[in-house]
Amino acid sequence: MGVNKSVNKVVMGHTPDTVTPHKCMPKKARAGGCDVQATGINYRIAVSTHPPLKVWSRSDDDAQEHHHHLINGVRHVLRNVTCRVRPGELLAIVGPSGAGKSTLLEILDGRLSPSPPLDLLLLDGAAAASADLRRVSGYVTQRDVLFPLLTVRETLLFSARLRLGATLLAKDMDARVDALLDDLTLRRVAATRIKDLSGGERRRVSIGVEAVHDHAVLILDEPTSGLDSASALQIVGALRAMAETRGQTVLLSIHQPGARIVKMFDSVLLLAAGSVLHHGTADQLRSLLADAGLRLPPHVDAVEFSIDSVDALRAHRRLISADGLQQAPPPQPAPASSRCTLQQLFQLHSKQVADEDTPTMAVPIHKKEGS
Ligand SMILES: Nc1ncnc2c1ncn2[C@@H]1O[C@H](COP(=O)(O)OP(=O)(O)OP(=O)(O)O)[C@@H](O)[C@H]1O
Repeated sequence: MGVNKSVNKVVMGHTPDTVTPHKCMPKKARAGGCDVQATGINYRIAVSTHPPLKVWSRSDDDAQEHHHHLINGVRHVLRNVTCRVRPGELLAIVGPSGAGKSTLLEILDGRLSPSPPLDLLLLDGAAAASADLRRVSGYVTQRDVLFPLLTVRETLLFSARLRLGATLLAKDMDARVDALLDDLTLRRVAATRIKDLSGGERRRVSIGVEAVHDHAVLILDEPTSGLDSASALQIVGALRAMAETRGQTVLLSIHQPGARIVKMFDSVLLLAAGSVLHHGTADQLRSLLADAGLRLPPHVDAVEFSIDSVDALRAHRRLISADGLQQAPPPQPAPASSRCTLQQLFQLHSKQVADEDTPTMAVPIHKKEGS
């Protein structure tokens, strides 16, 4: 088995006519966010079409059906995905389970090394390496990996010291942690140990662990999963505030966001079976539903309804494609990556949780060094 993941082009900033080499800026020197634009992101997995053991094999009918979803034993997890998010904006990646949301975020963060190597990367309008994108982004995984006996403030200070210790004065570090405690509404529990926090508070600390580094881009894989709607609202509200006050670019994946949460998104990317069905505002999504002849039931949010209606939207898109409106560029190579996130460092030290990023298939997916 093997994996073939390719990103045709990742653009941060406007796309210039001529591509100039990007002078990689250190993360700490960056202010605000990045205009992130990625086009032609593909992710393919080579899979065995023959189950290894007869006892677990499908019936003949099932096996035939299975073959129809594979082209020459290759599974397309992402197909020519294009997305864009500007500084100070919050982009929500939504879609049914298995649509490819986490895979897309991992590719954007460089946690999964594209193979063949990256063809073109632009950062703020200039050509950049994949590492440049990773250098300006922070990634918050679905699982909280924190030291249970540290307090909230100690956790944020530890995270700040670990990466910024040599470059930031102690009082500046304190000020940064204080600001973050306010942004994430954690001031009340600043002296509470991690083990005594609620699930929502723990999630916000996990976000703080990455956010304390003032990344230009913050990528979060389902930051609200497993939380009640009030906690989910509080988390997206905190991210919204951070995007507005700090100008950071925020990308997150989310399951069934409620109407109040959807209002905080600047744009929504609807994925289904690895393809983009919509990329724009929630209002534009409403128009798309209407164009597809889908009537939004009263009191149902357009995003939630569209996630449940992906089959109808796909059929609608096929009709449009048949009119020759879409022609995606061919996939291009991408380079190997090497970086370990702070959360992974926590993971190594605390030995609490198994590495959730381990591929589920016996395939040679290249990860950041140390992941
Ligand atoms: N290494 C891999 N080996 C086999 N299948 C994979 C691998 N990585 C991803 N997939 C498959 O690709 C599809 C997309 O996975 P992904 O985790 O990105 O979906 P998702 O939209 O985030 O799902 P969920 O909402 O359930 O978390 C899934 O069907 C998954 O099983």
